[in-house]
Amino acid sequence: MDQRIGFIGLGNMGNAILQGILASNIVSGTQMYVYDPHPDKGQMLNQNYAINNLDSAREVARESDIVFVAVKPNVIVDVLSDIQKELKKNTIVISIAAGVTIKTIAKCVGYEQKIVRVMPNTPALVNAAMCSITPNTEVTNEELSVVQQLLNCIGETEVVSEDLIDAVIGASGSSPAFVFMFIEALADGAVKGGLSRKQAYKFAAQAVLGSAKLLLETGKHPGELKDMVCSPAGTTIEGVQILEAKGFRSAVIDAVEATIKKSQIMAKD
Ligand SMILES: NC(=O)C1=CN([C@@H]2O[C@H](COP(=O)(O)OP(=O)(O)OC[C@H]3O[C@@H](n4cnc5c(N)ncnc54)[C@H](O)[C@@H]3O)[C@@H](O)[C@H]2O)C=CC1
Ligand SMILES: O=C(O)[C@@H]1CCC=N1
Repeated sequence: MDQRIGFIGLGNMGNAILQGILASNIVSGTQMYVYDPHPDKGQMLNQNYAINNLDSAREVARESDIVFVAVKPNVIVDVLSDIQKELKKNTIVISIAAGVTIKTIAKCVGYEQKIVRVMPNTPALVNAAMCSITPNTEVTNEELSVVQQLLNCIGETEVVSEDLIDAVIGASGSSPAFVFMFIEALADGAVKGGLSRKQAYKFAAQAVLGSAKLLLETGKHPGELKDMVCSPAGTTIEGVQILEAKGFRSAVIDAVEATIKKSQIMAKD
């Protein structure tokens, strides 16, 4: 790939996406242009990969063919307005901000600019992200597949329409937090039963990883896979009954729904 790739913001997500792309070798460090006001972030990457660590977001925008804007939702409007004059006609602007619509982005960078909204998640840090991709009408199919190729470096991708991004945030953007709470709770229970804390995290996390892999690789219904674990008069069905009695599934659905609602509210601001 010969495009020059920019990153504005090198926090959790910007850093994870950039490192995943670099590790895949589809672009070299010299094709990367980055800026973060926190000086250590770019410098560290520069030492390891010889990327171009620039002094401002504007400079990154000027140099890039594709620019990831990976800053918090409350600063993205200012950043986009600041870089607008530096963008070329064909520069693709990628935003990963939750609750910031293509319309809001276009208001800052211009309605004819190529814009892609992406919703990743933190498993990007270990190349196991799930990213949704939503292009505006200015982006060609060829450009979309370039963006998809870049994001496939950090995990899986699906193209979705913009009205579904709030649901994606519930299902995969925010849900790692819920999954970590579940793992922590599984481990707490196991510690109560005598396992060491360290072993409890390993057993619990591997059970979650393996269950997700089993679902994805067999394509079986989660209910069928649950039934495979529940022996008649066995141990598992006892726990299943407690989770049902305590409203486990309903609590998870409510949590996802609350996440979706918040994302919708943010998009209206
Ligand atoms: N953390 C998560 O699980 C996910 C986050 N997102 C989205 O990703 C975006 C970034 O989130 P995180 O990486 O978690 O945040 P973060 O706080 O780790 O990173 C933000 C980075 O932006 C930098 N920054 C601040 N002002 C800047 C400016 N004017 N120009 C350039 N850089 C600037 C900060 O120094 C920081 O390194 C947010 O919009 C969030 O909605 C999306 C999906 C998942
Ligand atoms: O909580 C947040 O705002 C971000 C968006 C998706 C995950 N974390």
